[in-house]
This record gives sequence, C-alpha cells and structure tokens, in this order.
Amino acid sequence: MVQIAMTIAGSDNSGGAGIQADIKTFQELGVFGTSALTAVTAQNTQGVHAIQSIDPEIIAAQIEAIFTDFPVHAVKTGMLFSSEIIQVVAEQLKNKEIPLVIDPVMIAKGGASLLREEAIEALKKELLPIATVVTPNIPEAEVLTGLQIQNNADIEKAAKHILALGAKSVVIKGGHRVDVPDAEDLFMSAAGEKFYVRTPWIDTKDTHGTGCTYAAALTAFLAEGKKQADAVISAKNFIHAAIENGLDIGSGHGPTNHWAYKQRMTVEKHKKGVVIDG
Ligand SMILES: Nc1ncnc2c1ncn2[C@@H]1O[C@H](COP(=O)(O)OP(=O)(O)O)[C@@H](O)[C@H]1O
Ligand SMILES: Cc1ncc(COP(=O)(O)OP(=O)(O)O)c(N)n1
Repeated sequence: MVQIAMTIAGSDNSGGAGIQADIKTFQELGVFGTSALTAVTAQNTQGVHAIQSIDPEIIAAQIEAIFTDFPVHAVKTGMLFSSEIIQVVAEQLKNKEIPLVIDPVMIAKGGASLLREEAIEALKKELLPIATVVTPNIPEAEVLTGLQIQNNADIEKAAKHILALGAKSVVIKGGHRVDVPDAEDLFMSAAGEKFYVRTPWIDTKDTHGTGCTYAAALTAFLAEGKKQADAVISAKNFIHAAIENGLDIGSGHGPTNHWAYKQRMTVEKHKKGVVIDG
C-alpha cells in the first residue's frame, strides 16, 4: 500500500522551500504527497518579495478534504503565518493519531518574517503539545524557549524546555551553530532518548530550503513507519545529500537538490550520518 503524507505550509514559487520542497521530497522518498496551502509567497533565491495568507476557512477545508478521503500516514507543518491559521490547523489535527512534524518556520533566509510575532504563543500553546517531533533551528529554539543558545549545554536545556511544552520529541537543527565545525543536530525525546547526529559541514551558499526539506524527509520516513530516532537519522542523511548536490541556480542562495538522495544510494555513499552518544 502506498504511504501518504500531508504538508500544511506556504508556497515558495522558486521551488526550493515551502510546499514545493516538501512535495518533491515526499516524491523522492516514495511517499504520496498531499497539501494544504497556508500562504502564497513571491520569492526567489534572493529573498521573499510578497506574502498573501490564505483564508483560514479554506485551509480547514483543504485539510478536511484530504482526511475524509485518504488514510494519511504523517503530517508536517511549515509556514503558518498567523495565530488564526495556527488555531485552525491545531483544531484539525488535534485528534489525529498519526505522526505530526512541526517545523516552526519563522524567518526566511533573506530575513523576511514568515510567522507574525503575535502567533508565537499560539504555536507554543496549540501546536507543540500535539507534536510528535518539533524541528527548530537555533534561532527558532531561542524564540520558543527564551534561552540564548551557544553550546551543547544550552541546546539540551532548550530541548528539555520544548519537551516540557508537550512535544513528544525535538530535533534542534545545527545549521546555525558556530561552536562546532560539523553540522550537528540534537535529538531528544520525552521517552528519554538523546543523541547528536552529525554530518560534515558543506561549504556552500546553496542552502535555500534546508529546514523544509529536512522536515519533509523526516515526515516521509515517519509515514513509512520508522521510529522517531531512526527517521531522524535517515532524514539527516537525506538533507546531507541534498545540500552536497545543491543547485547553483539564481543569484542568491540556490536550492538543495531534492533528488540527490537516490543517486547517492546507488553509489552507496549516502551513509554520512554519525550518531554520537549525548
Ligand atoms: N552547510 C551545511 N552543511 C551540512 N549540513 C547542513 C548545512 N546547513 C544546514 N545543514 C543541516 O541541514 C539541516 C537543516 O538545518 P538548518 O539549516 O539549521 O535549518 P533551517 O533551514 O530551518 O535554518 C540540519 O540537519 C543541519 O545540520
Ligand atoms: C513558503 C516558505 N516556507 C518556508 C520557508 C523557509 O524555509 P527554510 O527551509 O527554513 O529555508 P530558508 O528560508 O532558510 O532557505 C520559505 N523560505 N518559504
């Protein structure tokens, strides 16, 4: 039977992030992708030029249309923009007994805000308590916890704070770390698991959409039935391959390469993720 994943996120018309990145990643990983669009952005590799959010009723209708027809196996959220949208999404998802990945998207690479400040409390109160995995980058983890993060001790403190908000597990992504030479993410779960997963740092400017692509891969692996910790390691290998084969297109941050993973698999070079005991 085909596995089905859903992304509830904004459109990135340049194809590197948002709904487009999610669907391409689902497809690459052999999972059937469905979506509910929360906002339309006009953006390219240089930044976001305009945003139009979608009527929350239409967002609810999109989610309902899928769930009343398909057996969805995992859901991910990305750009949610406002507290109104977060409330509607939380209401739709709260009783679903399937993995839910919350990527708490806040600021795009060029600096544009993809989540209003007024929506941060709603994200913490309505969505984090129903999350299977929350995937903040370092600045997002700082906003969610009010902590400053500079080293492993801070990262672990922030992860515990996020678990205390009700999430079953958290990955604090390391793309913004300056204290370690590699790309090192922390996974921690309410069930007591903790490990860092590390891949070599890739020196590239073409990282548009890394967070979305990573969270979409994680969602696809959870839809397949992998355990959280295993899905986190597989998603790390996926994003490493996607960044390593990033596309130098556009004059700003080019997109990661969503179809690089299977190419790597065929040459058996994809196993770069190293799990380190925490
Ligand atoms: N230059 C890089 N080389 C290798 N891995 C990276 C690089 N940049 C980000 N990553 C990895 O990509 C994933 C997304 O992280 P991050 O860039 O922090 O997310 P976001 O796009 O939300 O800011 C993480 O697993 C991180 O470790
Ligand atoms: C529509 C939309 N959603 C999310 C993002 C941000 O994606 P992310 O993966 O965090 O990538 P960067 O912005 O860091 O490149 C976006 N830009 N657009």
